[in-house]
Amino acid sequence: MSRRTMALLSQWTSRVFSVDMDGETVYFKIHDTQTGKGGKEVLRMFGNIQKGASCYSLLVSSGEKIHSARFHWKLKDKLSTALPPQCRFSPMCSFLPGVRDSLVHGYFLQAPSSDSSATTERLLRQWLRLDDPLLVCSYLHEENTPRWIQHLWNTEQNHGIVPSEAPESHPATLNLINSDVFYSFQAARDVLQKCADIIPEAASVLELLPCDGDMEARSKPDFPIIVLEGLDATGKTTLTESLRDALGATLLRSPPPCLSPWRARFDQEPPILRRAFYALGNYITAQQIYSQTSKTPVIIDRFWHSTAAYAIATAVNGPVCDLPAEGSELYRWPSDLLQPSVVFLLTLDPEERKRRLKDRGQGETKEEHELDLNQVFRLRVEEAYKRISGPTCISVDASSSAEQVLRQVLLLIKAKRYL
Ligand SMILES: Nc1ncnc2c1ncn2[C@@H]1O[C@H](COP(=O)(O)OP(=O)(O)O)[C@@H](O)[C@H]1O
Ligand SMILES: Nc1ccn([C@H]2C[C@H](O)[C@@H](COP(=O)(O)OP(=O)(O)O)O2)c(=O)n1
Repeated sequence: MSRRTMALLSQWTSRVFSVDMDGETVYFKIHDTQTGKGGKEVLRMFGNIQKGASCYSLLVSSGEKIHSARFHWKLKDKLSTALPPQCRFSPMCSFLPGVRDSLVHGYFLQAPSSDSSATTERLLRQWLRLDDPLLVCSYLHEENTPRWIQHLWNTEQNHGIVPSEAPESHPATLNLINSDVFYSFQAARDVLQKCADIIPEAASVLELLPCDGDMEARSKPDFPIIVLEGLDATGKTTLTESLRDALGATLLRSPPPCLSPWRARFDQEPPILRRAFYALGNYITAQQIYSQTSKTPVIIDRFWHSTAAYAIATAVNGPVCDLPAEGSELYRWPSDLLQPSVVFLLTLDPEERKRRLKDRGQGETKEEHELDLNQVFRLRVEEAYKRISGPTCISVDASSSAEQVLRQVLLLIKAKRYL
C-alpha cells in the first residue's frame, strides 16, 4: 500500500465525499457502524438508486499531483470503454473540509444488474492488481433497513453513511492553487519540467520560455499596455485590430503564436497541464510586451484574466454563488507577471454572441461549445473575469457596431489618460 493511500485511510472517517449526480451534488460522510452512530437517514442519492443496483466509488490515491491528474483524466476513457454499457458513472471527490490540497478525485459507479456488477467488480479487481493508484469501495444496502454501508476494499472496513452539509467553500477551491491556477512563473514551469519526459511537447515549450533573470521587474512602460478580454466572439479580434490601426500600436496575443503548434496537445491534457501551459504563454507574451512598450502602445488579445477566469470557472462546477467570494486570494494577479495599464472586458448578450459565432462560421473549441450548452459555465467565466484583481478592468458593452465599440473604447482610453 502506498504512503498516500495509507495517509488517506488514516483520515478516512474525517473525510467528506461528494458525488455529482444528475446536475446535483450530494455530500456524505461515514460513521463507524459498530458504535451505533450510523446513518438512520438515507441519503437522497442512495434513495434514488435503482433497487438491486450495485454501487462503487473509485478515488485516485496517487500522491504525485501530475500522475494523479493524468490517471484520473484517463480513467474516464477507461470507464467509458471498459464498463458494461448499462453502467453509469459520475464524477466524485473526497476532501477534508477547510484543508488545502486535501481534495482527491474519482468516480461513482452504478451497475444496475447482478451481471453488470460482476463484470464491474472483476474489472476493478484487475485494475487494482495492476497497481493502479485507486481506493475502491462498494456500497451495500443493509437488508430490511434504510441504511447503506460503505465497504472499503483491501481493508475490510465497513462504515455507515450519513448525509453531510455542503462545505463553506466549493471543494475544488481547496486544490486550485498550483493545480488550476499558477501564481508564479516558476510554479507553472515546474509542472512542464516534471512532465517533459512523458510529454515531449513540454520540452519544446520549455525551450521557448524566458530565463529567470529576464523575469525581474522592469521600469514603468513608456507606452500604455491595453488588454482586451471577453468570451469568444465578443469582438476582441475585431477591436484589437482597429485599436492597433487607430493608435499605431503593436498587437500581441496570449497564448503567443509561437505556442500554437502545441496548444491542441495541451488542450487534451488534464487541467494541471493545460492551465500551466496557458499561464506560461502569458509570460512569453509579457517578454514581447517589454520589448515593444518603449516604442509603441501595445494591445493584447487575451491575457491573465482569461487564464485565471476559465481555470476557476472550470474547476468550480456549481452555480455562480459557488465561485470563491469576491476579494479571495484566488483572484490575485501573479506578483511576477507584468500588469497592463488597463483591461477592457467585452460583454455581450448571449443571443448576440451566438449569432456572431454562427456568422463567423468557424468551428468552436470544445470549451466554447460547452459554453453554449452550459449557460452556467458562461456566467461563471464572466463573473470570475470581474473578480480578478490587479490592473483596472473596465466592462464594455460590445453589442453596438464595431465602429461604435471602437469609439467608446478610444474615448475611455483618452478620458482615463491611458495615452
Ligand atoms: N461590434 C460588432 N458588431 C457586430 N459584429 C461584430 C462586432 N465585432 C465583431 N463582430 C463580428 O463577430 C464575430 C466575432 O468577432 P471576433 O472579433 O472574431 O471576436 P473574438 O476575437 O472575441 O472571438 C466576427 O465575425 C466579427 O466580424
Ligand atoms: N491568455 C489565455 C488565453 C486563452 N486561455 C484559454 C482559456 C480557454 O480555455 C481558452 C479560450 O480560448 P479560445 O480559443 O476559445 O479563444 P479565442 O478563440 O482566442 O477567443 O483558452 C488562457 O487560459 N489564457
